[in-house]
Amino acid sequence: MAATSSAAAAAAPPCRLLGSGQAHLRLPPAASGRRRLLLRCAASGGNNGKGGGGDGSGSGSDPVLEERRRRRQAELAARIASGEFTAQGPAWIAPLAAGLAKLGPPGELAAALLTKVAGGGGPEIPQAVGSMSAVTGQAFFIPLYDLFLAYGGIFRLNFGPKSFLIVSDPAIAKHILRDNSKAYSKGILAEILEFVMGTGLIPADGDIWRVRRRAIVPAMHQKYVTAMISLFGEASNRLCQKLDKAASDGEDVEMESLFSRLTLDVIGKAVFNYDFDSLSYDNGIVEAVYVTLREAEMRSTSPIPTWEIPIWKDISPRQKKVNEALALINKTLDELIDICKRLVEEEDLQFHEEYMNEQDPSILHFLLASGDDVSSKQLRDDLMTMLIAGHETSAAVLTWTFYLLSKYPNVMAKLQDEADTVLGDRLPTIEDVKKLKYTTRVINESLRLYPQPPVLIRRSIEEDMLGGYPIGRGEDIFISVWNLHRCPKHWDGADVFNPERWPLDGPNPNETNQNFSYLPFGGGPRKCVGDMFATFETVVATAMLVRRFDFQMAPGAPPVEMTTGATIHTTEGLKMTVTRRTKPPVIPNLEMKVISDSPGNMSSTTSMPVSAASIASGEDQQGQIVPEAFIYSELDTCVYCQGAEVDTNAWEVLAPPMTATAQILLVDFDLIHAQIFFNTPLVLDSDLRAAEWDRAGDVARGDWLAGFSWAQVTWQWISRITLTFGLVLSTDRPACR
Ligand code: HEM
Repeated sequence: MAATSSAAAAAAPPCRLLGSGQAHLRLPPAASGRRRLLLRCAASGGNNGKGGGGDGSGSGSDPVLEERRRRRQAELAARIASGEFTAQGPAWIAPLAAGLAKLGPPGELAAALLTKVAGGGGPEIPQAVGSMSAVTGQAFFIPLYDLFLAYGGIFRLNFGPKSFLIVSDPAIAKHILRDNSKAYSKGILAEILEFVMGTGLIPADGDIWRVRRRAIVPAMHQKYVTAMISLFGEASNRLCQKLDKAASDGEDVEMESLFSRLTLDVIGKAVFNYDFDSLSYDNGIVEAVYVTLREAEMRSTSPIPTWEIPIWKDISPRQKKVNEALALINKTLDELIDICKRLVEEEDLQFHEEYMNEQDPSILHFLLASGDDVSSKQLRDDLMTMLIAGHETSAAVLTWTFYLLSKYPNVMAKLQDEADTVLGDRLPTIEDVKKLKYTTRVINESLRLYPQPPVLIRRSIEEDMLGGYPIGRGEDIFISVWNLHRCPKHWDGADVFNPERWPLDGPNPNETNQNFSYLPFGGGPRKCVGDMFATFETVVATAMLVRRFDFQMAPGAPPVEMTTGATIHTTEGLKMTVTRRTKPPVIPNLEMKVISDSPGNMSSTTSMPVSAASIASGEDQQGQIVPEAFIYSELDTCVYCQGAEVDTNAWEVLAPPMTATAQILLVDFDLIHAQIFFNTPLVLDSDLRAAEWDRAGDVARGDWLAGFSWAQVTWQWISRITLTFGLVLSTDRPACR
């Protein structure tokens, strides 16, 4: 073990102490060439003796890995059974104390002290002691599970000079997190994160935390979260476009890094109205964020805290890079704060409970408008905290959800069914999200199997009783959410991914209604402030992706194993094959409701153009009948090649519904050439123009499109529409020639 002094040991983050042995360099999933240091988890499962990803699927896992994992598990179980980990305190203390007691009053005092130190005077917390080698070579929370099964809901883990209390009991977790939360601080976590989050909400304790929490929580009011739904939808749509290209090109995709980019784009806009646009390209600031994030992860897993060594920290190229990255982020945040301050000064809005600037609904804007009077440094710390808290967590949830879906095609099928029914082809609204009940259960269940983070860290700042055992001040505590969520006594089929365990019409599972056996967002006063945000974000992204694509593990993809960072990462990414879904044939339907501004005279009066946004929001269009569905038709013969094979199920129409603007997303076919035709009868008023196709570089009626494409049709002044959109496709250009 690397920690050499007690001070270093006290400051040492958990994994430095628990899992340093086989740290190795690896490339992150992002293709940027960044490197990060992570602990390897050679056992891919969650101690369940079943599936490769610890989800009970038992499918698709590598038999060699499985065997290795089983062997490691059996080895650990044998070592636990042999008593290797069991502290023998009272057994050897007793004869010694008896001998001392015979020496008269001073000896009696020494004996009493010895007995007390060894815990012989009262109930003693079960202890596990052992060598590092027993738990290295895997993500550190994995071996804690077997130790939990052997030693129970609270036990002490001793490594050399350092000891930790491992809590896996819901009642004790509730006591620490909720009932007596004042007796605990963030301890080691605050020390690890100080360099990046300063006194932001996650590491802060005491008064700073109280004041900042009171300022930040109101910013995430319902109207804000509702407004975020369209942000989630748009960002997910950008990801869909990227996947669509990959599907066209027949390229496999590394989903973990794409999810990381998706959630970075979302959180940048949501917290300080900054568009990282990391799904499109890597710029300096995106790179700086990743350098900083990886440093935080590295510090939590590094065997040697080099960043604390006086001269080394100044000359180390890595530290230099981190400092430069932090400087760039700070500069950017300062600029954003300044811009936002000016906007707030100029705006004419009254601040109230559900205050939100429509142009900039960000949390930063809310804080400044609320008159939050803090230093720029504190504001930066808070923004940075939320950036990190809301980025990696949501990305990890999506990564493991899609991993699970690839293992459970039946769940995927149900999910796709729901997305088709609820969303159709529209961007989700808040009402849709509420109806996406099964999708929500999938996220709930994914968070049960892969909680992010898998352990919560605390330090006792007062004496307390935990599970009937007295504990002193300064105890470092890990609440293993992983163990709580997989406790075999509490959960039927604890390791099985089973979204059906949560009834659709039941309450959303949380720590309160599950009595702290399930706490995906923590509990008590330090519960996540972004729980609703994150749930909606992951639900929207999941529904939008599965609606368009099927996801399978890519052939030859590396096995999906776990490593510990701030959240659970995969060791080598989540490489998937993405294919566009094909839909059942659409029966052409040429009936079309009429849009008119005069309900009594639908056929002849002229309607005003109707904004897509207002339609999407369900606004009443002054008596106009809002059409409910697109009308479309398709041909199954390629007029171009007269009979080549054509994929008739190969396209999809996207919301908003047919009013002023319709968007047609051409997907689901390996398009080599396709013709869009715009089929009359289209009855327009007087001599007004027919629909105009437009896209990046107009698409006109009869145009040939290549590859994936958006087409948008806009029409105006229409009193009656009967439209047929047709696509003539060919999947095989050579055959057509
Ligand atoms: C699925 C995604 C997310 C998960 C699983 C998650 C999980 C958690 C958990 C378990 C905690 C409690 C930590 C502890 O008690 O030590 C927490 C705290 C926190 N989370 Fe989240 N979170 C997620 C998304 C977000 C988002 C999107 C934001 C911000 C927009 C956010 C902001 C925070 C903050 C500021 C705290 C600290 C609260 C405090 O200490 O008062 N989280 N999160």
